Amino acid sequence: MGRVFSVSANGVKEPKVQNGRRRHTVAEAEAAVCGGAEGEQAKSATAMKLRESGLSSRIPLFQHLPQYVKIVEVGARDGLQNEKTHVPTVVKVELIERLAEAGLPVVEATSFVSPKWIPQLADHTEVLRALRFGGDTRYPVLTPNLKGFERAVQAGAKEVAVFAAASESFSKSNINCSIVESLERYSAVCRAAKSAGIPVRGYVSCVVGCPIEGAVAPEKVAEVAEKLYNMGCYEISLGDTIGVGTPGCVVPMLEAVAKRVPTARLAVHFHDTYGQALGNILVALQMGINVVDSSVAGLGGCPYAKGASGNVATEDVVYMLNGLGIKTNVNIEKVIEAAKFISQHVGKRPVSKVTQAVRGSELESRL
Ligand SMILES: CC(C)(COP(=O)([O-])OP(=O)([O-])OC[C@H]1O[C@@H](n2cnc3c(N)ncnc32)[C@H](O)[C@@H]1OP(=O)([O-])[O-])[C@@H](O)C(=O)NCCC(=O)NCCSC(=O)C[C@@](C)(O)CC(=O)[O-]
Repeated sequence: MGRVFSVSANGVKEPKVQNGRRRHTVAEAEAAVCGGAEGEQAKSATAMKLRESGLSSRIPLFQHLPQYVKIVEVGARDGLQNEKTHVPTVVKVELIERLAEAGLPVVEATSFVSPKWIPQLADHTEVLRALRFGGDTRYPVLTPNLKGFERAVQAGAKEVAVFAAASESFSKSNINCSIVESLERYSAVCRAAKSAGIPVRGYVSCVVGCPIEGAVAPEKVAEVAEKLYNMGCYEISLGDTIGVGTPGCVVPMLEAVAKRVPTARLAVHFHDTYGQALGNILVALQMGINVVDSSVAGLGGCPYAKGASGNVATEDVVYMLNGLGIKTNVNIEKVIEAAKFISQHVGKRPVSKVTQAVRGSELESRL
């Protein structure tokens, strides 16, 4: 598509109206807010604009933002695990490869859980075996117990994740055991992983709210996070599993956890049920966290959390981070292509605002 922006009187680029319709690409949308530059140029122009404007010294928000954010892509696992439409193994593998090509440093590939509980991921071994390891992208997999860990290692896993909850009822419905029992299982996984030289990531679900119990106390989240950290998890991802959090409850929760686990070891994992995920990510970044989980096309939900909608969309997160001049090394155009690819296969429109905006303008341009 050709350049379709015009410059308005105040110097801001605006989409040109063609045949009565507005057309734009993401690069052009980004360029529109940073004086014409596109791509990498646009990102450094944004960072420079922030410095020159003095915003970073005047507004506390901009004082503490990281220069780089690691995005952990969870679409192929958290995104697909809840999809009713069966997704063939080749499609999963192509999705994961597209996401790796987009520059995502971590693409969670699948789960070695019971196929009776999560039928969509029953092909975990085939998916993992089809992946080409050795590039810049890591492909961790979820393991709920030693059995899952051993199967994952046999299939070639080089990194695993364990998943506990801060809510007793959710733990029961998700993995059929109490929090204490789950931590015993994960401790065994961590010991086995240590002797195999395999890094383990730890999740805590329901960090602000539980679909069964309601509000969750920050202290409980901190307690579970600390236990996972002490048993050897290198990073603790804090999950708002049902997407009910706002900065009003996310900040106290993060403060409580940060007293027990170093901030540099924390990640955030927001579902976007109430449209609060980007706001929550922004406050987390401001508090020193620089690892964010997200899911291409905003796929996702949790089969054991009724009403949980998709994870925050990767392309929406990258768009915001680009706008803040924060590096991710992720190619947003390629993420959008991956979003369109997987959305076609699950028969849904991508819920991400960015992909909808781009898709909308493409459709309009064909009319
Ligand atoms: C944990 C279990 C396995 C317990 O399941 P269970 O039924 O209590 O297990 P069990 O030990 O009684 O065994 C029952 C059967 O499962 C088998 N089994 C036992 N373990 C495995 C295994 N690893 N892989 C394959 N099979 C397994 C085992 O061999 C046995 O087979 P059978 O004798 O009946 O033929 C089950 O509850 C399960 O798989 N749960 C996973 C549920 C799940 O994946 N939920 C979604 C995760 S998303 C999440 O938690 C949130 C997160 C991380 O995304 C963050 C956020 O969004 O906030």
